[in-house]
Amino acid sequence: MMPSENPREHAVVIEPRDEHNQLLVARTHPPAWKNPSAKPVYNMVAIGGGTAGIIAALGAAGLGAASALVEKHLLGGDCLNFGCVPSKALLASAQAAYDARHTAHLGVNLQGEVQVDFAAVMQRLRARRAAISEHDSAERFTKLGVDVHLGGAKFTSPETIEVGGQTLRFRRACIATGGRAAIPEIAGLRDVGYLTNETVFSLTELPQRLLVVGGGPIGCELAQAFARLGSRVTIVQRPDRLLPHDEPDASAIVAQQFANESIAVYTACEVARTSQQHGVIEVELKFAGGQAAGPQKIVVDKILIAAGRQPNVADLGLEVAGVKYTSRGIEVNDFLQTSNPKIYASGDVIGRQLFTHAADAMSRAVLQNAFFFGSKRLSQLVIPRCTYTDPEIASIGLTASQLSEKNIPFTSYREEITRNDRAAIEGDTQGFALVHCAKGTGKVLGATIVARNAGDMIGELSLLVTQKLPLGTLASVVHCYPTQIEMLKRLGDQFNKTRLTPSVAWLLKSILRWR
Ligand SMILES: Cc1cc2nc3c(=O)[nH]c(=O)nc-3n(C[C@H](O)[C@H](O)[C@H](O)COP(=O)(O)OP(=O)(O)OC[C@H]3O[C@@H](n4cnc5c(N)ncnc54)[C@H](O)[C@@H]3O)c2cc1C
Ligand SMILES: NC(=O)c1ccc[n+]([C@@H]2O[C@H](COP(=O)([O-])OP(=O)(O)OC[C@H]3O[C@@H](n4cnc5c(N)ncnc54)[C@H](O)[C@@H]3O)[C@@H](O)[C@H]2O)c1
Repeated sequence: MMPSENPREHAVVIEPRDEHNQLLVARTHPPAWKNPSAKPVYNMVAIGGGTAGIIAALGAAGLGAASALVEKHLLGGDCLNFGCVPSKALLASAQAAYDARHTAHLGVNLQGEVQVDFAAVMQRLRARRAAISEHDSAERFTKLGVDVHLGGAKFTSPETIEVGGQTLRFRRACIATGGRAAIPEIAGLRDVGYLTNETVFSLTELPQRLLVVGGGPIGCELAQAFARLGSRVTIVQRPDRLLPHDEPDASAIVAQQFANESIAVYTACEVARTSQQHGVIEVELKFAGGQAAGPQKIVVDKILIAAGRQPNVADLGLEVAGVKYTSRGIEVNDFLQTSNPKIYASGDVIGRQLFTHAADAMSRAVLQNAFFFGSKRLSQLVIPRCTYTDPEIASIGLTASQLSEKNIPFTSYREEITRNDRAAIEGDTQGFALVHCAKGTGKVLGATIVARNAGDMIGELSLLVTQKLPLGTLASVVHCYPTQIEMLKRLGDQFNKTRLTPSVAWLLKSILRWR
């Protein structure tokens, strides 16, 4: 079949249509793009141009294989366009606004109120995103040997895909179509309208009152950012605490910080219905057990839905390809193979660890398993996590309650941030580092760090877990003074002290008597 003759049939528009968004689209979905003629057969076709698909396609091309990448919207996927990159750009401005308001404890007094120019904040976000988009451009991938096909992909058989009027035959394929915001059933929601991660970064005016539905990572990061930029923010969270997958002490610190920043948080709560009243949105709240632990009604200007994700599995022809899936995502075995052994799946679409670095790691495993008789197992990937609230919560492995549920015996080691010199110098008072080790050993089963730069610090524990090194190893690593990461060295010391059994102590004493 011929390549798509009408290059503009899949033109994409991102609002506002300024120079930055035009550059973004020009790189990640060029309006005049003409798909290449399909090769007779591809060694790898990656469906979805987010992190998972990019790594699969680029990795295959790097090995000299015939490789294609299919994307229906913007190359770069959620991370570049509607996720990590714009959210962290927003967080950077929000942090600056917060820091500027909190200088007095450092003896620095700024005159007057801190002014946030929201339009400028969003323009900066768009400019940063457009600058980074160079890495994810159709042009770059083509230069690196990948055939970039823009358009929606659909399986037409267990070994063919149709895109832009062409058939791509493959020996191996990787489904990497990601996910999107799950929209809860709330009466009146569609009528009053709502934002998701796909539209919130297109705002040009600050919502004066913002309701965030969902208190997971997306809800917490964006709620704090908007509050710091000047919105009055309310979070409605169905579970009884924010960030329920994290250690309770970690989410309690974030909840306390949110309270300090006047963010209203209603837990064990849902939105019953919404309606438009005189140009504003009236929101009726429903508390678990019918007990009103907050107001029955609130009034807001915008609603942001951050209530979880759902995988993009519709309209892919998965049945024709023999690929099984559920509402949670595409089913894969431990080698990331679907029920069609020629087809792998990676990233958010499998519904496991919804992180960019996880998508990257999964696709590297796919490459190894698809081309090198590999045996890289999904269950063996060590994936750290970080929620970029202030303070950040970073973690790895299992929490205390997850270990208890699995009946795994463990010992915990904990270091408070208040004992850390750097934190004391800078005035950081909320945080800790907590490590759970298999009982009687230094094997790290899980860890959580709450600190300003916890996301950077967790890397050291990731290294321990990946290399199967005991916690005590950290005691022998010299860390710079004063740094917050010294908390981890102290945890190593704590662990080593537990090895000082009475008989070892007696032996030491005896040696010292003669030295
Ligand atoms: C607001 C927000 C903030 C986030 N922040 C972070 C963070 O700080 N750190 C982090 O690690 N993770 C973060 N994430 C998660 C991260 O964005 C995702 O885990 C990551 O993007 C997953 O990559 P992926 O390739 O699996 O999917 P995606 O990035 O979603 O890419 C899938 C692509 O497939 C395309 N597609 C879908 N169907 C088809 C089809 N039929 N044909 C062709 N193409 C198709 C889509 O258009 C999309 O471009 C954040 C997410 C959100 C929403
Ligand atoms: N820093 C990061 O790495 C980062 C940042 C953002 C997102 N992400 C990824 O994206 C994923 C999705 O994030 P998320 O925050 O949307 O999802 P989530 O599932 O982690 O959190 C959503 C929360 O909303 C609650 N909820 C669901 N329906 C509700 C309703 N009707 N009313 C009130 N509360 C409701 C859920 O119980 C849950 O606690 C995360 O799990 C994470 O993997 C990562």
